[in-house]
Amino acid sequence: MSTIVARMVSVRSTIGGASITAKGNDFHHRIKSCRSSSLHAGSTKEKRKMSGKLTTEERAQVLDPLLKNGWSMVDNRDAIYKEYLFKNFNQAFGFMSRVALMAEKMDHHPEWFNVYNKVQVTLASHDVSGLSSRDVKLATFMDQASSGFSK
Ligand SMILES: C[C@H](O)[C@H](O)[C@H]1CNC2=NC(N)=NC(=O)C2=N1
Repeated sequence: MSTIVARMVSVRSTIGGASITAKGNDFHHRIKSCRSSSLHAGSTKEKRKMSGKLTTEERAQVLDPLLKNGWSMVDNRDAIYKEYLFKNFNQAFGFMSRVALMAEKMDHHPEWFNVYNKVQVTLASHDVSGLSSRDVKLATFMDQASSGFSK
């Protein structure tokens, strides 16, 4: 048992510690370069870098379903817009709270306006000055979330 524990500690210190052997260093470097390659998107930051402006082909595939479901293109801007109407303020704000938690998790936030039972939403990716897959993901989430609140 004590042998196993000792081995685990020594492997750990080889990877994460300061006294890294040539072999260990190379391994560490490869792990690092793999994590920052486009094949690996573990963190929110890495995912963000991969999600550039939607191409024409992607738009036909992923935007059309949203445009058929109440979303519209904003005039003179690469962004989408939708107005949600709920039964009352509680339902509207419940919806907004649910979306807010997801927006924070994604580090991707809507432009929105609320009066009583109305929530007007504009989605765009500010870092690419236009639409990215993050907007499609958030729009799809909003549509699903809205079905859980009274109209
Ligand atoms: C620093 C932080 O990651 C950025 O400002 C995030 C926050 N939320 C965001 N939301 C949207 N819609 N677009 C962004 O580019 C964006 N960037």
